[in-house]
Amino acid sequence: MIELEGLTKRFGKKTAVDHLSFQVRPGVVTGFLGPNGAGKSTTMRMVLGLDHPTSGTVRIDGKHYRELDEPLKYIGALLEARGLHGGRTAYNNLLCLAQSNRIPERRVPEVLDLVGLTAVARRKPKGFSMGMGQRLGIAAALLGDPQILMFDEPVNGLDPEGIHWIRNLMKALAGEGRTIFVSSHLMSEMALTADHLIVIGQGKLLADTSMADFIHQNSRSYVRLRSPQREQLRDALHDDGLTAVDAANGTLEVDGATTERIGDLAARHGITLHELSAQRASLEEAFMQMTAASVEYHAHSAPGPQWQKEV
Ligand SMILES: Nc1ncnc2c1ncn2[C@@H]1O[C@H](COP(=O)(O)OP(=O)(O)OP(=O)(O)O)[C@@H](O)[C@H]1O
Repeated sequence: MIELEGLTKRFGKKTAVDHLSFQVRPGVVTGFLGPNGAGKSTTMRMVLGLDHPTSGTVRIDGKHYRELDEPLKYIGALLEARGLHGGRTAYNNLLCLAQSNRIPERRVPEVLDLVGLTAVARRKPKGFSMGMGQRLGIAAALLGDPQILMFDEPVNGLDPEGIHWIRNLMKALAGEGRTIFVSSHLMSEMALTADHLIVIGQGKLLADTSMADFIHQNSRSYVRLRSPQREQLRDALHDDGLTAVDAANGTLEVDGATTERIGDLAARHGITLHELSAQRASLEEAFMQMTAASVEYHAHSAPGPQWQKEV
């Protein structure tokens, strides 16, 4: 388990992490979500003792990172800036790490196999593709067979096959009872991977919730309607106790009714429908609303979230 208590990090006047308190529990994938610059990487670096907190504490199974004996056996991490040696072979990179943590050499071919890099074990990572580099970083994280794994934006720059592979790996590791903590700035990615969600914005905790609850609370279901007899339709819906709200391109949106009920209602009134469709608001929209006030850099004319439906 990872436990944060009032964790704070200031860089000069900038508060990157602001009194964060939460726990990351074993047996599930916990997603760590926040817009760019929210403080995810800084938090993860503090978990690993790479950045020193201004105040507050972070503990790994009750201990500070520096108190862990052979830390790779407790916690493995893939951070954005990988600390691998480009001039050493993939095998030797892992071997050096293993030796400095008293991990037996047989573990090196095991993890290379696990991440699918056996064929390139004797090649140097400076010639690796981004996906191969990520796999090697994950192999390093898995070397000590740790119970806790932390991945900072692991799907960044990966192709669909690589993304699929990482998602399944994280789920399998959580299924073995390990603690998996993974950051992303994409809600859609988290919706497919995480069981639990921690959302931050400008270093502050915005949500600590199960993924199921987040989806339940934030994915609004509604029916979209388009009709040449728009006002007649609005009146008929109103008489039936339903409220139609004006939406983009002359459509109406109705909450709390099925497409069957509305289709039947329109037929009874002889109203022509050009569109009758069940819709679900995207989780990405919910996330954007939640973090809107804390986004560091806004585009001047961001397109509306209309094109991001169906997450
Ligand atoms: N070493 C540093 N010195 C000064 N400011 C820093 C330093 N590291 C991070 N920051 C600032 O702290 C804030 C949080 O950065 P951090 O990298 O932790 O965010 P993040 O959520 O990981 O973002 P991203 O998704 O873009 O990686 C940002 O405003 C960043 O500019």
